Amino acid sequence: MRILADENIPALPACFGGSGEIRTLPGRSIRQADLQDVDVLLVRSVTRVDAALLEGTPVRWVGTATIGTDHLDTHWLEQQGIAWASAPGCNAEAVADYVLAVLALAAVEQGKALTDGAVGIVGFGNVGSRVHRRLQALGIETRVTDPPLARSGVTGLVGLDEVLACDRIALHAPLVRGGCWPTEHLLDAGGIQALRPDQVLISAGRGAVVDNAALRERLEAADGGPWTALDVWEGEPLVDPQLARMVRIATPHIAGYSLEGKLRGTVMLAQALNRWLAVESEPALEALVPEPATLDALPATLEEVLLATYDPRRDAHQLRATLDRSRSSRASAFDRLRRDYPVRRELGFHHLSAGSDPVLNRQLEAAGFTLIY
Ligand SMILES: NC(=O)C1=CN([C@@H]2O[C@H](COP(=O)(O)OP(=O)(O)OC[C@H]3O[C@@H](n4cnc5c(N)ncnc54)[C@H](O)[C@@H]3O)[C@@H](O)[C@H]2O)C=CC1
Ligand SMILES: O=C(O)C(=O)[C@H](O)COP(=O)(O)O
Repeated sequence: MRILADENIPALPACFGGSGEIRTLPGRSIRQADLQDVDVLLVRSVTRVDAALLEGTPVRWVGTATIGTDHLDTHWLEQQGIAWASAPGCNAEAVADYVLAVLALAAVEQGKALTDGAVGIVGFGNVGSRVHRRLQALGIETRVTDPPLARSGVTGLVGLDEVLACDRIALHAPLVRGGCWPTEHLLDAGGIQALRPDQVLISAGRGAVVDNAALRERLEAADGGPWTALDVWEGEPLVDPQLARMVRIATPHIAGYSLEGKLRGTVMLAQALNRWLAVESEPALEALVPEPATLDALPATLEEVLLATYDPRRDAHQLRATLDRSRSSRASAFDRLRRDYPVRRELGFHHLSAGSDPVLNRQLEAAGFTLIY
């Protein structure tokens, strides 16, 4: 079998070496002409997979090593009888880690504790439910909106307005254009104008869920608008440099970029392809993941431990350093920061020696760390 894969998918030989011959290309440059002798296409979020790419090619199976599927024309794939798979939840823990780190930073900068104030969550899927679980375990009040789940009978959910009134808001909805519950500009000009300067806004779903122009206008107001962290942007890889300068944390779509999240994505695709081929071999994450990470010394507070593990200011600093460049140079820098992203371990793959403070120990476990007693 002939496999073409995005060069940013890790562990390809380990997971797909037994299935066939693997060739790689940068995801954004995969073209129809590259697929003339390809049976299996493996992509990430930056390759649009539709009729324009696949028509007239022998591709019969498409896998995306991502949670989001808005870059696949799944309707067309199904009409054509082309099988496809994604990796639901593969990097959801990483996004939850990112959210906790950003909440910790916002709390420190606002002179509060991470546990102070309610958090509103938009989207209660793999990501939103993990964020919710950890916040609940930390004793933080949460409100969640998810109209499709509410319609299917899930209880305890609230409306978007109630979520947008919370002290802190985390957006984890997929990008859905059309249908009963579209999410494009779900956070629209009206919702953005109503945000208060004491609020925190985190967007880590898809860029177009937030009206970026309206957000920029809000942040330009005299009160400075909410404390904002954007990981995803309208028009990636070309971000609005003004907006990126105005938000407190601007990161290049890396919330899900843990080592484990990326490897899990590849493993899940290999398992899906094997199922499709009716092959029994099961690649396992455990075989690919290195020893757990540790911290040399345990800082005194939950916020400090979270920021010692992952500090979003580093990623924001690197993106900010690209913003004065030309358009094309900024776009390629965005992709390069993602391609060359350093190893980031998930909190659950951090094994920390428990300290003498039982309250902190409990908080660290609630946040997702593994504690060794
Ligand atoms: N920044 C990053 O690095 C990453 C971003 N993502 C993005 O996050 C999105 C969510 O991921 P998962 O939770 O794993 O997806 P999921 O598919 O498990 O859950 C999405 C949830 O959003 C809900 N939803 C749909 N329309 C909604 C609306 N109008 N309002 C509120 N909720 C709505 C769905 O009912 C579902 O429960 C992905 O689709 C992807 O676009 C995912 C991973 C990494
Ligand atoms: O899984 C998703 O959905 C994401 O947003 C991924 O973090 C996107 O990563 P890339 O596929 O763009 O490398």
